[in-house]
Amino acid sequence: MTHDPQGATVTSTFADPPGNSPAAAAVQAAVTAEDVSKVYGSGDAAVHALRGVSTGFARGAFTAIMGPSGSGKSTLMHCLAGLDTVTGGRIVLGDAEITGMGDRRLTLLRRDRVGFVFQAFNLLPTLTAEQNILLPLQLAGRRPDRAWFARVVDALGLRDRLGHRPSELSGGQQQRVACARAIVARPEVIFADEPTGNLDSRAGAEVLGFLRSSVREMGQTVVMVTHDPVAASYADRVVFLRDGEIVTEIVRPTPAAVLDRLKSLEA
Ligand SMILES: Nc1ncnc2c1ncn2[C@@H]1O[C@H](COP(=O)(O)OP(=O)(O)OP(=O)(O)O)[C@@H](O)[C@H]1O
Repeated sequence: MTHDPQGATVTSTFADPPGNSPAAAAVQAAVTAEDVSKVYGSGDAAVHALRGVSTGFARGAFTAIMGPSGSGKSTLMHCLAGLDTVTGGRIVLGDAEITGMGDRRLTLLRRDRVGFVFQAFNLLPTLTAEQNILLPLQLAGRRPDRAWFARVVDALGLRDRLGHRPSELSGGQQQRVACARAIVARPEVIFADEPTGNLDSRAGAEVLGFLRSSVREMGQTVVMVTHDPVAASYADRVVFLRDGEIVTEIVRPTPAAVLDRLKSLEA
């Protein structure tokens, strides 16, 4: 892949790019945040984790969320994925406004339309790799598409590991199982929270390469929180948070451009 060494900077939000109507942008976005705020606690103890975040995450694109520690990355991802509630504003996932949904509908939406990859893998220890991968479909009472399952397993190099339990797999293999589990139901969005945080650079590169190819070759949408400029450089676009606001973004990021931008935010 070739990179512009500086990356390309865009200052407008993706939800409303120049020349596109908001309606057209909304159609292209897999998930959209509109003026989202999140306050933890109240009174003197109130923490404003998000302050009016508006952005869209394009369908079929790989977007990374970066920013200094405490800038609101995890909070934003949790709100986008319906894992946490917002204090103000709206989140729209596909055609559904998730803000204001009750717990039961949110649980179903997460099960049916969202895939997750966490830093800690979160596999069930008593199940084999194959059983872990198929668990979300099983819980949803859906029949696996065997051709799709085979394609995902082969893309992740897991064919000869399907009968192994997590304790019999390396960290990289476990995270690849978690990636397969996230994509097997063809969710509208995969949310990845520091997916390479527990991996060495080679295993991390395999996971990131898969996430990128899931976007390029399988049409997936991926939103990833990361601290790592190299991980972020696999994305099509990086949005940067500071103090709960999106302050800048880079399209076609390089590790050097991401690092420079992070340094300027932390200065
Ligand atoms: N459950 C909570 N209760 C109170 N404050 C919280 C809670 N969760 C997060 N915060 C605060 O909200 C702010 C944003 O936190 P968040 O975890 O989203 O940041 P982050 O950018 O993901 O940080 P890091 O890179 O360190 O993981 C921080 O000031 C944090 O202390």
